[in-house]
Amino acid sequence: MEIKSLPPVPKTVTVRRNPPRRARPTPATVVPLSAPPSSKTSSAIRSFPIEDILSIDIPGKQDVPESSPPKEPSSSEKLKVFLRIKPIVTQPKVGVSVKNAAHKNVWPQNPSKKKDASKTANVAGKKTNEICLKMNDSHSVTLCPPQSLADARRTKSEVYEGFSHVFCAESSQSEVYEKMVNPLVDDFLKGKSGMLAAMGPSGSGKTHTVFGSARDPGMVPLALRQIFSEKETNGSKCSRTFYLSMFEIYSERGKGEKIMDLSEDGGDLFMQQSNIKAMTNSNIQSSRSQCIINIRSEFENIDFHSYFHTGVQSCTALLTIVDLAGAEREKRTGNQGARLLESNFINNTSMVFGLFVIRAPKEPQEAFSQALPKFIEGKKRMALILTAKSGEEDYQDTSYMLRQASPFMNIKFENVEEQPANAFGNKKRTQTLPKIEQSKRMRFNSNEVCMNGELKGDIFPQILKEELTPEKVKEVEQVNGSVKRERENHILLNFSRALWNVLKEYKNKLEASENEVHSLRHNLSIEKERSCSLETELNLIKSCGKEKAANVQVVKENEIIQTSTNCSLEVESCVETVSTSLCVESFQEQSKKKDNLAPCEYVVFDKEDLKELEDKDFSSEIAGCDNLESAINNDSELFIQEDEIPSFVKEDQHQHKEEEKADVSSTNVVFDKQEFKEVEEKDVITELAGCDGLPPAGSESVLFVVHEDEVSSSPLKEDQPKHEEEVIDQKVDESSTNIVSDKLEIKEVEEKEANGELAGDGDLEVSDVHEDEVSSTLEENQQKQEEKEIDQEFDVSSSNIVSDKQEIKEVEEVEVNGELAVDGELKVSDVNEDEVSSTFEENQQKQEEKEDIVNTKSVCTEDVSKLPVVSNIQVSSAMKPKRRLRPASSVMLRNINILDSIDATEMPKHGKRGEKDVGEKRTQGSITLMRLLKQNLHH
Ligand SMILES: Nc1ncnc2c1ncn2[C@@H]1O[C@H](COP(=O)(O)OP(=O)(O)OP(=O)(O)O)[C@@H](O)[C@H]1O
Repeated sequence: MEIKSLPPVPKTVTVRRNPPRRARPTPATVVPLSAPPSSKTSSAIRSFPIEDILSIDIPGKQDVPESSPPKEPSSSEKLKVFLRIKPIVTQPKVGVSVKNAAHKNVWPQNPSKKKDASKTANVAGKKTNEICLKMNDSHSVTLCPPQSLADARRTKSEVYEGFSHVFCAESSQSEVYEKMVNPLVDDFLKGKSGMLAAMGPSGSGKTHTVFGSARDPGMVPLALRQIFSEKETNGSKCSRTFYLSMFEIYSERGKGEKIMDLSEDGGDLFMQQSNIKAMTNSNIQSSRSQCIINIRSEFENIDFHSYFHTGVQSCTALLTIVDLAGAEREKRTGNQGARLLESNFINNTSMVFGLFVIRAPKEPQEAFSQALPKFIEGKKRMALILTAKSGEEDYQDTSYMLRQASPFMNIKFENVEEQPANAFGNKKRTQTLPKIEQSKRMRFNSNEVCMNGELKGDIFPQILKEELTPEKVKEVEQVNGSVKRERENHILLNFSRALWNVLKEYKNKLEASENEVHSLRHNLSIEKERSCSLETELNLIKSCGKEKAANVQVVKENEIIQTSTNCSLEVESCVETVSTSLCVESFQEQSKKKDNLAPCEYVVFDKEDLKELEDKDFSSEIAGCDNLESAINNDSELFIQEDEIPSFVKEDQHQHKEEEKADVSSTNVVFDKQEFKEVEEKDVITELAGCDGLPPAGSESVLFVVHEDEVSSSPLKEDQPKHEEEVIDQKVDESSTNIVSDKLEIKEVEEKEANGELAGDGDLEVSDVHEDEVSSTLEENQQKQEEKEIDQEFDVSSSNIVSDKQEIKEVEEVEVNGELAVDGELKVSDVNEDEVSSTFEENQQKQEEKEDIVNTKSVCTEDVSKLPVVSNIQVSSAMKPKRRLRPASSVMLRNINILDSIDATEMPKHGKRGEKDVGEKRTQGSITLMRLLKQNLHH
């Protein structure tokens, strides 16, 4: 096997060709650093992604023709990341190194200098106090911050692991080659492409690793040596051709990257004598460019016609070695002006390289994408060598580099191109490649061709250039046309795909809107149904409300009706209820406004009622009343139409009314002036402080009203039972008095006596009561009658009393009750028979007292006779305080007569309130009085 025209290695000159000067933004300004736009449906529909259309990579599956053979099973392979730690060296002084550096070339470096540097490495290492990067094992390192930094920023040590291999500072070039590059070269010789890229801070040893020196050759010389030695030892007769190309991409005064073809025979290339090497504070020999070396192998018997038809160099293997410009920190390098721009370029390019590894190439990185198409597409094996400095002062650079590169260790190549071990006798790779990959390759190649031959000397095989005939050129043009069409198809396909995605987003949004409309309609129909049912219910309630309203009207008209005491109370109670619960007037006004609608009740709920409603969870049933909640909160009255009231509320109202009735008849206590005085004496003014009805001291008011709950804790309550008894007795007294005082009745009595109706009482002397003696006036009659009674009582001898002990007791009790009614504390049992005096003085005194009492009674009777009569007064402790209060005008007063002639023990017990009880009591009282009168008359 012969080696074809291997170009001589340039020694001290750099060959540079004028690249087309077209304005191009720097990578930093065009590379989107953010995450690629997601195709997921978002809430907001994004704008049309025209940029994405032009850059979206089309999945290969859809582009594979149906007739294509099945795709070869792909194998995934991790990106191999190696780490090489540079020996610690003492940095030479800048002034001296600038002078020396002016005479240094880019590549190869001065072996003697390298050697010196190597020699001094270990020595220098001893001088350094601290080492920031320590090797744990062959796959991990620990980055330790310098003590000063650890103290200041509390920076902790970091462990980086997962490296394919970590080369220590003492590792040799051959050791690195064996572990890292040898496998790639082996694959390359078997027809598999591969790439090695060196990354690291400036001065960390990238160039040393990639190129090395003559005495300590790096990866490229060692790879070439192996390749050519392989060729020599290979017994195969197959002819191979190897092509070596070298690109250097650098930034010229910050205008953008340029591509240099370093080949010797590059037609219109001109020689540039200047050294593109630069010098920074970090590295006196810093190579300020990205350098790419391609080694391509081809087999001699390849059918070049098929090559043109496919447009793919799949029959070749490509080994690429990249020496990236060193990333560096501007602060450390001290770069300014053009150097700073250059530094930015380098850093950005290194970063872009990292992005290339992760993502598909973008248009702005055309230089890289053209130079490293397969690797960028993730189709080729790739290894990354990180070079690091381990000195204390290199901590920041090393840390930055490790952090930037550590994610690369997780990268997997899903579709690693499997090149047949032997191209001969196997199916050509080009036939099995996906069409899209072919098109990309075609694009890449066509670009090369379209550059007016500028790059053809490098890209196309030498044999192709020699055999390039007009037919071939025509064929190439056809290929170009097809490539162009392919590209257009590609763009159209992406466009339609993006359009499809946008339409899909709109469709999703439309569906969501339709669902929302549907649910709204559904809710609307439900509400309509509910409204109909409520309307029906409302009509029903209205019809019922008319009847109730009529009843209310009757109640209002009956305010003046007082046919009987009980009836009066009932009416009063009703009026009271109406005044608090029914607003008849407002209703009438409103009903007039509402076109003379049928009258209905307006029910006022106080807060208690509203709370009850709330407790019973009836808010839904009176949902029509929007003011309910606000009324509750504001503690205000709420007017609800009667037809809005649920039935249970009506029941409550009915019960409420009943309570009101009972309340009216039982809770009001009337005190006369005398009792008020007693109250004053008992010094309970303070206890009655809350009673608004209490007249001020010295007031002429005779009567006032104290509510039962206002006297509940006062001494008045103790008097309450007595009052009740007195009231009842008063009723009896009244009836009995009427019997006596009424002239007509007296006559009737006399007549009855005369007719012998009282024959049973043989002792009764009718002549004792003559018609003449009956006063024409009620007062006189009554007074006379009473005086007569008293006289009769005093005329009774003690023997008579003794003869009938029971009657004596009755009389005594009557006496005591009459005399000591005011005191009220004296009990009947306290009065002995002996105490009933039989002497005249005592009787006289009693007589005087009786007269006083009778006079007082008459006065009281006069005062209260004009007032309405209360039939019953009873205290009920179960009444609600709020509803017991009644206006004084609605309370009927009654004279409380001092009972002086009726035995209290004869009185009926207090039964329930009502007409029946009153009637019974009255009857009983009358009977008792009659019996006593008979007895007195008899005596
Ligand atoms: N492993 C090593 N053993 C001995 N010397 C080394 C080693 N690595 C680097 N050096 C020396 O360190 C100096 C800087 O190395 P080199 O130029 O390769 O760094 P670099 O990473 O390429 O810098 P830049 O990115 O700025 O070009 C050189 O003189 C080189 O000989």
